[in-house]
Amino acid sequence: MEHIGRTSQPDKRMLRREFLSVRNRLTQDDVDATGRALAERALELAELAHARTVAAYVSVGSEPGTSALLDALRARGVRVLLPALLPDNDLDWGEYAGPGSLAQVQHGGKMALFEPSGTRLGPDAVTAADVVLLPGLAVDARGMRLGRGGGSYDRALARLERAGAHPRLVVLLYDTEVVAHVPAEAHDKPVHAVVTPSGVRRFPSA
Ligand SMILES: Nc1nc2c(c(=O)[nH]1)N(C=O)[C@@H](CNc1ccc(C(=O)N[C@@H](CCC(=O)O)C(=O)O)cc1)CN2
Ligand SMILES: Nc1ncnc2c1ncn2[C@@H]1O[C@H](COP(=O)(O)OP(=O)(O)OP(=O)(O)O)[C@@H](O)[C@H]1O
Repeated sequence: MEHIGRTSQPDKRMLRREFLSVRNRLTQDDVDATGRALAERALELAELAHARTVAAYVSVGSEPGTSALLDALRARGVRVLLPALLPDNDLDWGEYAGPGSLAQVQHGGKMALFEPSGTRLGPDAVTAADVVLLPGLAVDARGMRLGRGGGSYDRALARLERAGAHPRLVVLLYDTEVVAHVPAEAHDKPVHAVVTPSGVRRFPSA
């Protein structure tokens, strides 16, 4: 398995670089406008309308903005869980209690993240989520997601499966990041839907 993972890694790495270079050309205005449109579209999702607990994340840099969405969910009374990166790239979780409850954390050479500063609930807390909103760099027609390369969400998704939890999996992207095909490995799991500024697209697994 390790061997299979290694051989397809160069494809993924090159693709990640390409998608990131497109994102890096966006202005702060682009990112903010995307975030507002994304929040509007996501809030139309039936899955989110019924969710009591949503696992999300705080966007950084040129990622499509999530702060409008986080605040709208919280205003609806949804319990929003946010990830905190552990040293082995696994994810711990904490509750979102508003913009003031976030702490900026620099994890070594990785990107700086905003993480919940309150009580840590443990990696299994994600199994309580009705919907998981995932970051990514691209998604294909099967719903296979190209992630950041840390394997953090691969681990969280494996944990959900082990627990017999079946939340809806929704990736948040720019329109240009919905593509025909991304390379997938045995451990990759398809998502049910993608939300972009122009709308929601559902995948065969949905
Ligand atoms: N805003 C946000 N929060 C998030 C993620 C994310 O993608 N975006 N994560 C998503 O999993 C988790 C954190 N996991 C991370 C894993 C790796 C790197 C990172 O910096 N990776 C290197 C490249 C690694 C490689 O290619 O080997 C990099 O991006 O430069 C950052 C976060 C949870 N929180
Ligand atoms: N369930 C798992 N447990 C431990 N390691 C895993 C698991 N799934 C994947 N990995 C490892 O994580 C690394 C990154 O995998 P991959 O390139 O698919 O990341 P990604 O899907 O882009 O990232 P992310 O899941 O953070 O969005 C690989 O080395 C892979 O072997």
